[in-house]
Amino acid sequence: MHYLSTRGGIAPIGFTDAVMMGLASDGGLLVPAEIPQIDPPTLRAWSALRFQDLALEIMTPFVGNEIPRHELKILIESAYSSFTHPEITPVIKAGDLNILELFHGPTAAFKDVALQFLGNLFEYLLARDGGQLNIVGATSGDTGSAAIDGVRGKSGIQIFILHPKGRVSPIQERQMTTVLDANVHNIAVRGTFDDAQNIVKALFNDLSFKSAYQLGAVNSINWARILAQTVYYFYAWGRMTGGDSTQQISFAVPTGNFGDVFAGYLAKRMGLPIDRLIIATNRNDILTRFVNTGIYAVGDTVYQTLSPAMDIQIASNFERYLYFLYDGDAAQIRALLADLQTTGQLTVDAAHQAQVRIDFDAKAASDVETLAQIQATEAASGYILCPHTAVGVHAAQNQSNCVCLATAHPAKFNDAVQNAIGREAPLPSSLQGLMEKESRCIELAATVDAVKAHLEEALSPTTR
Ligand SMILES: Cc1ncc(COP(=O)(O)O)c(C=O)c1O
Ligand SMILES: N[C@@H](CCOP(=O)(O)O)C(=O)O
Repeated sequence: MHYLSTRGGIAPIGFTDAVMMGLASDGGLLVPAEIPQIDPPTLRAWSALRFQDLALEIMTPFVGNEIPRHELKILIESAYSSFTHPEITPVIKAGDLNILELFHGPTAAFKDVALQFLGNLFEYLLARDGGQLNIVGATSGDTGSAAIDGVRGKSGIQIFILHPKGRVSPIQERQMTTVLDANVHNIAVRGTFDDAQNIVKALFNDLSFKSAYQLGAVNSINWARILAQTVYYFYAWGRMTGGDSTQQISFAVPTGNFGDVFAGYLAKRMGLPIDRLIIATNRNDILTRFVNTGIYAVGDTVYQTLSPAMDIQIASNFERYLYFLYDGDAAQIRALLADLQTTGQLTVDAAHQAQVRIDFDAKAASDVETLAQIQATEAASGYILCPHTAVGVHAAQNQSNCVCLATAHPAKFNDAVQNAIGREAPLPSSLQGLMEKESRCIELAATVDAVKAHLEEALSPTTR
C-alpha cells in the first residue's frame, strides 16, 4: 500500500513513512492510494471475530508487508490489553438506543482505541529503525491524555501536548497534567483549540524544524489514527447484524476534527454496509452548515460549549474527505484550500454538494438540547450520556437501525451531567483521585514562536 498527499506534492510512500511523517511534507494529509474492498463473505467471516483479530484483518492491507503479521498482532494485542471491557468497544442497549461504548480504555475516551495502538507502533518502529521522536500534539481535551498515556515512559519518545487554557474539563486537564513521567510535557496555550492546532501544523510545515527536531504527530492528521478508529465501525456492524450484508446500519458520530466520522466514511468506502453517517456537532457547527449548504465557512468565534472536546472550527480531516469527494484531484483540493485561506470559506459546486448529501447527514445541538438529551435518556433508560455523546444521540433522533458512538465516559464531564440530571456519573477507577495529585504544566502564548522556543529549549542537549 502506498500513501499520497491530498495536495499532490509528495512521491508515494509506504505505511511506516506515512506514520512517521504525520502531516504530509507539502502541508496536506496522507491518504492511501487505493481503498481495499471487503466483499460480503469476508464481512460475514469478520463479524465473528474478536475486536483484536478484526483489527489485525482491517489493518493488514494498509500496513502492507512493512510489519510482519505476527508482529502487528502483538502490537494490537498489547494495545487493547489495557481496556477494561472484554469486548473493547461493546455495543449496548439503553432503552431504544444502541450505544457503541468507546470509553473503556485507560483515559475513558474513544481516543484510546487508536492511541494505545499508535504508542506501541511508534515504540516498535523506533526500536526497529532507530532514531527518536518528539511528538507535538494539540488537544481539546481527550487526544492529549490518551496520547500521553500511550507513550508515557517509552524510550526514545518525548511528548509535548498543547491544550487551550481553561477550555478543557477539570478532569481532562488533570488527566494530562498529573502524568509526571520525564518524557511528558504539558503546555496550556492562551487561546482556542484551533490556535493550538494551527501552531502544531505550522511546526510540521516548517520542514527544517520538523526534521531537525524529529517531530511526530498523534493527532488524527496521522493516518494510523484513522485506520485504528475504522475498526469499531466494522465491529459494531458485525454485532448489530451478525454479518448479514443485506443489513445496513447508520452511525451517529459526535464530530469536531472530523477524524472519527472520516473513519466511518473509510469503512463505508471499504464496503461496510452503512446507511447514514450522521455528523453531530455542537454550536461550533461549521460541518453541519457545510453538509446543508455546500459552503465551508469558518466563523469568527470558537464557542465554549458543554461538549468542549468538540469546540473546533477548523476540522483537520475535512481535507481528506474533500480529496475523496473530488476523486483524488489534488489540483482541485489546492484551489479549494486557497479559497479557504484567502476568504475564510470554500464552496463545493452543486454536483459535489449533492454527493455530500448522499455521504452524510448533519445536525447541530445547542447546550440546552444537549442537557435535555442527557436528561431524557437517563429518564428513559437510566443510562448517562456524556455531553458529546448526547450531541450524537440528539442528531440520531428518528433514525432507525442507528448506532450512536459514545465517545467519552460521562464522569469526565460531571458538571454538565450534574446540571442535566442532578447527580454525577460515578467515576471509573482510572479517573479517581486526580484532583489530589501533583501536576505539572507550563503556560505559553498561543503563538508559533513561543512554542518553538520552548521546544528548542526543552530539546536542547544541555537541558536534557
Ligand atoms: C469526547 C469526544 N467526542 C467527540 C470528539 C470529536 O471527534 P473528532 O475530532 O474525531 O471529530 C472528540 C474529539 O476529538 C472527543 O474528545
Ligand atoms: N477533540 C480532540 C481534538 C483533537 O482531535 P484529533 O482527533 O485530531 O486528535 C481532542 O480531544 O483533543
